[in-house]
Amino acid sequence: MAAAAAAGAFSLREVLEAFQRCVTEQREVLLEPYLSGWRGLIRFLQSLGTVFSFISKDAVAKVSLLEGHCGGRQGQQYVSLQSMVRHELAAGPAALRARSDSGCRTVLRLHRALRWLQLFLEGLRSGDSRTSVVCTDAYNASLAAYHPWVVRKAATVAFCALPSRDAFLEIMNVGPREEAVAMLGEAIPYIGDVYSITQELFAQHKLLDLP
Ligand SMILES: CCCCCCCC/C=C\CCCCCCCC(=O)N[C@@H](COP(=O)(O)O)[C@H](O)/C=C/CCCCCCCCCCCCC
Repeated sequence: MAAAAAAGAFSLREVLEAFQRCVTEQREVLLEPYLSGWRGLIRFLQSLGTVFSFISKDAVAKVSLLEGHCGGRQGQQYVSLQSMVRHELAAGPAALRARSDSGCRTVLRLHRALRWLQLFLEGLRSGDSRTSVVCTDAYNASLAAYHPWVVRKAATVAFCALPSRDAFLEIMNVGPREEAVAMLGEAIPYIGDVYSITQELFAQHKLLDLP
């Protein structure tokens, strides 16, 4: 697993472990493992070829912005999603809504994409061999509602270039196909947990529609 990371290869186990580390006993979501999970996913996306680079560039920009907050002067306020929300809301909801570089609006974009991931992995696990269909269905049920027509069009064209389910299970670097499917079953609840906690937090503070 560490060898896979050192070689820059994707390992679903690492992504799973990162999302597993995210949730504390107090049900807070830690930003450092959250971003580490995303970095692993982006590495995977980048390995799929240039047709996906407009997506990976956007994801990289969002992760970098959040890394900047975590490593910045106010870094201690960006330890968890809960502390980030408290900190950014302290200036008032209107000030937060006016910002285009806030951690909250950026996490919200990744949070919506996490729902796509959850649905996509569920589809992959269920055995449908047509990954582009699984991906399109997951996208239409999650992110698509927030994207303009041109992005939706480009995304659905790119999905046609996705590798087969078998190739996917292999690139996951988990071992035999059955183990890869079992690991999907293990990963989905952790990702779902991070998603639910974030959804509740953002709903509670009326942040689910940050522009
Ligand atoms: C074993 C299977 C593992 C699966 C691994 C999947 C790896 C996926 C990695 C990253 C997912 C991409 C995350 C994209 C975040 C998009 C955030 C977003 O919505 N951004 C839009 C809005 O941002 P603002 O303008 O408001 O700042 C932005 O307009 C988006 C632009 C790019 C297009 C986004 C399309 C998203 C499609 C998501 C599916 C990715 C398909 C990957 C296929 C494996």
